[in-house]
Amino acid sequence: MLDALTAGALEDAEARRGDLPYDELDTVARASRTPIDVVALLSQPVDGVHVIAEVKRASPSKGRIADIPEPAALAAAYAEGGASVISVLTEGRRFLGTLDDLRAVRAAVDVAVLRKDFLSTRYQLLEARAAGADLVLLIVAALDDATLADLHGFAEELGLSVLVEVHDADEVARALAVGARIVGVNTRDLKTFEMHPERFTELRPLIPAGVVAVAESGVQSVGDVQAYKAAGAHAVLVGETLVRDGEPAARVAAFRSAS
Ligand SMILES: O=P(O)(O)OC[C@@H](O)[C@@H](O)c1c[nH]c2ccccc12
Repeated sequence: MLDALTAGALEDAEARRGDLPYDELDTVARASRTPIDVVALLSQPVDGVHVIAEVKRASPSKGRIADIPEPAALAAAYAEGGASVISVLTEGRRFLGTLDDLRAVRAAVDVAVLRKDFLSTRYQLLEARAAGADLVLLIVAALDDATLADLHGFAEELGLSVLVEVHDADEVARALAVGARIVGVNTRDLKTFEMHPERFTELRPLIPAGVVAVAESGVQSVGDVQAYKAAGAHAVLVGETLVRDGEPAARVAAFRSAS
């Protein structure tokens, strides 16, 4: 499934490339607004924990979760609740997101924005910067070491921060080997969709001081956030719980102040 998602995202980007060639996009991207330094942002101490709040309509494991006709309105609610970063899923086939969602969110809020997608080329990183992202996702399990190193370096050259996603100890080592400064432990295995809530606590000791640690997926309650904070998370990434049940601003605020 991970390979299929990555291949699909690449195919869609190749289609867009027909309209906007690499060199033109490169010029547009580098001339667009300077991204926020998300490493510095998430390194700042807070009373509770930094919240990365996700705009998520659907997923391969759950199908459709929420309609979200106006991502900008949801993003504004997340910002009002105190989210440090807004994650926007731009994958179209299974998550039903678009780059236009990211552009709309960027225009609506001043907080940092993450392009959440299955990225595997420099072109897609340029798209992220041009659309107004500050942070991009690179999934270690989806990339070979050479590609991971190339994309990580290129993103940083563009001024983008990088959330490097891992799910086991070997992937933590691969992330650190390319100089990852933000490591996200996805407690959902993207190959099987099984949840492993204990995975963050197990892997946290492998993430050195000075590197930002993010706990991703499956967060449902303030208690879950407190547990991740106690285990050493600088930030938690929350999707479904925020989009499904209404009151997104209040929920973000409650998670944000969990301690
Ligand atoms: O909806 P949840 O269980 O709160 O999960 C959010 C986020 O962690 C999840 O959407 C995610 C984590 N890593 C990803 C990689 C690609 C797509 C999606 C994801």
